[in-house]
Amino acid sequence: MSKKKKDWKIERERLLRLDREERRKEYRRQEFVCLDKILSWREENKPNDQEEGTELTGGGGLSDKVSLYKGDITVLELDAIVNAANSSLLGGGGVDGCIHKAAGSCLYDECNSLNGCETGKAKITCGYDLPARYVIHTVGPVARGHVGPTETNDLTSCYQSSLRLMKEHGLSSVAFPCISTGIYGFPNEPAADIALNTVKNWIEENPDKITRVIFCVFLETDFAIYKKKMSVIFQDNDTEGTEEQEKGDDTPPSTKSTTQEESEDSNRGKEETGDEEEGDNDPVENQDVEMESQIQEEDSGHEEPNQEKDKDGNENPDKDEDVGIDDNKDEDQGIDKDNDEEKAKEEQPAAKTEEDDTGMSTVEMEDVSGNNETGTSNGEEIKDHVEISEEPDSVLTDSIQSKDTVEKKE
Ligand SMILES: NC(=O)c1ccc[n+]([C@H]2O[C@H](COP(=O)([O-])OP(=O)(O)OC[C@H]3O[C@@H](n4cnc5c(N)ncnc54)[C@H](O)[C@@H]3O)[C@@H](O)[C@H]2O)c1
Repeated sequence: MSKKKKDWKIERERLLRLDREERRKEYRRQEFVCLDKILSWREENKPNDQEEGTELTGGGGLSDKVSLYKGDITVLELDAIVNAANSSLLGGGGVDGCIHKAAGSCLYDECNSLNGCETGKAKITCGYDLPARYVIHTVGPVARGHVGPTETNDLTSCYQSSLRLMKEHGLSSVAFPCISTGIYGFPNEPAADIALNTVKNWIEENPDKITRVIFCVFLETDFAIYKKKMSVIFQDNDTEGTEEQEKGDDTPPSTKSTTQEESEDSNRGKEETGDEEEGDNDPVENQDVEMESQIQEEDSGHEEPNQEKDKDGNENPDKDEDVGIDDNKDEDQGIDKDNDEEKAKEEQPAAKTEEDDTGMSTVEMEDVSGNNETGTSNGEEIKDHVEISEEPDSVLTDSIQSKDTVEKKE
């Protein structure tokens, strides 16, 4: 029997009033990763001889305020996660599809009330069934392998607009996916340079406004790129990157959990949404780079994220059936979602969308570092050492940090 569809306004107001423990009962998926389980960059790179478990008195420097996390952004329990959306804001594939799928149908309904979003700008909504309290939707440039001043400015603006919304809403922990590097075809390296330098500049100007910015990569290629660049850009004097890191050593860092205090949720009860940020387009640097953009497999056609599946036992059975995102609804929105994607698809075979065993559709991007036989989109076996209940587990995460960072609600 179908359950009554919830009114997003009422649901948003209710959810944003809950404290963390109460919210945890509402997460659609049973697994989540809380902030204190995600090591800061400094913690990842502290000298090996430092004793295990010693209190890490992070100097409050840059490298205490950023993290590199490899896995599914929808499991991160943060103040906000950023969605690489399209201008309709009505969902689609890739990380956008995953976020809408995990958040539930109220996210679509609230997005539908926002009248789209321009490239380089950002809008904020409630996170609904996600562990993240909010979702910041930003629209990256459709680069199609070419990076000129416009693409650079627009991508820079995505990060700036998102961070400005964080500040305006008093949020202090956020995760960014690799915006525009999937179907929109922004080359991975220049995109990483823009992401890292824009975030660094912003933290330097707003040191007391942020606890953690997490770069959430999904592909092996991006993990290697970010790790190499972060060891240079976020190098603290007292924790010089080791030689291997400078050479781009890709062995995952230690898996110690942090002793960092879990970030206080300073936003209880806040409920503004729908703010649109003006990008202030001061580019990190204008590059005119023609680079091989990320290789993408033939698009098997955009598939709507699938309905929640009770059988996998992985979803909260009390949650409403997810009303799949109906692309047709966009037509009467008259918003150029299709144009965005058409443009992107003309030049770049869009990613193949595959459904994994959670029924979540993840965008399968050709990972240049090797074939992906495992069905996970980052090409690695799911090695889940998490203590979990007897339900079938389908954790998608493959953190570069501890495998046991994924918690399971009892
Ligand atoms: N790929 C498709 O088939 C498809 C189709 C329609 C729309 N879209 C989406 O793509 C457009 C935006 O392009 P884009 O390149 O900015 O985004 P994208 O195509 O989602 O790729 C951005 C990055 O996110 C990564 N990613 C994918 N899933 C996750 C996840 N669960 N957690 C963390 N990272 C993840 C992905 O590997 C890539 O590095 C939007 O229209 C959006 O709706 C994708």
